[in-house]
Amino acid sequence: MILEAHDLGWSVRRTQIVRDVSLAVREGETLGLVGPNGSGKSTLLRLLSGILKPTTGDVLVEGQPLGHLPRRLAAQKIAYLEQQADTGEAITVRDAVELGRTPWLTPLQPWSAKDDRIVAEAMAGADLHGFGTRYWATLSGGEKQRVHLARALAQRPRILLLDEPTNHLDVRHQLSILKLVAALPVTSIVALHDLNQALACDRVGVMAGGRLVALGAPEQVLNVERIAEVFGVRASIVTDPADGARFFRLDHIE
Ligand SMILES: Nc1ncnc2c1ncn2[C@@H]1O[C@H](COP(=O)(O)OP(=O)(O)OP(=O)(O)O)[C@@H](O)[C@H]1O
Repeated sequence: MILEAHDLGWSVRRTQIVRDVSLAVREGETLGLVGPNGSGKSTLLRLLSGILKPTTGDVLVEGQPLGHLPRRLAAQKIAYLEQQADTGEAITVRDAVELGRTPWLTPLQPWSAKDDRIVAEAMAGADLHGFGTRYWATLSGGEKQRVHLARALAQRPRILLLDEPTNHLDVRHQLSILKLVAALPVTSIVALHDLNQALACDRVGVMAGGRLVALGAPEQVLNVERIAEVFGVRASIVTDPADGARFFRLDHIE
């Protein structure tokens, strides 16, 4: 297993925010994380990234405790795309994406043509042609989000942790970025609000009240009863007669 959490918990000022989360993620897998607002998805991703130190339990990366890995090595393995990352610095898009290479650079291994190529590929992956010299502060919300994704891709991690990577994106970019992430040869954990997007993941974890209340194949985990219980909405599965694709129709419970 490339990433494991054992009995993970985090509390702040005696309030338990995440409790008893255990999971194991296989190499190359895309795991969707869903749950209502405040259910602990972002906190769990921050624990898995090493930004937050668990109050209880452990995170293991390739069998090694994350807390024992030097920061640089951890940053070579894990990239984390935050939900509301911003910067006041007057940097260009290209500068921002180049930051993704930082964990790989040393005095003996300075910036090279390989880094240029990786940055160009990352920008192309996030559809940022022509944005290189634009200043970060002038970008729209969705453009900023694509720059964050490009920075994470330029990091060439083994594990990508993405917190609502599509929330500012137009429909075309939502589809293309999820397709890109699914096709990458990396392990991804993606917090999502769109249950139809979660259906396309290899497995889905459901958070509620700080706990991981279900983990498994999307159609088993996202059943009508659980959606009613966790989200308080009525779901029905609709099948597209054209190709048999299944998706959710969601409505209020009367
Ligand atoms: N540093 C903190 N201090 C106090 N409460 C916190 C802190 N961090 C998170 N919380 C609380 O913990 C709960 C879980 O937050 P978290 O951001 O992990 O939820 P989420 O599932 O990602 O929510 P959303 O879908 O709204 O993004 C929320 O009630 C939040 O207010």
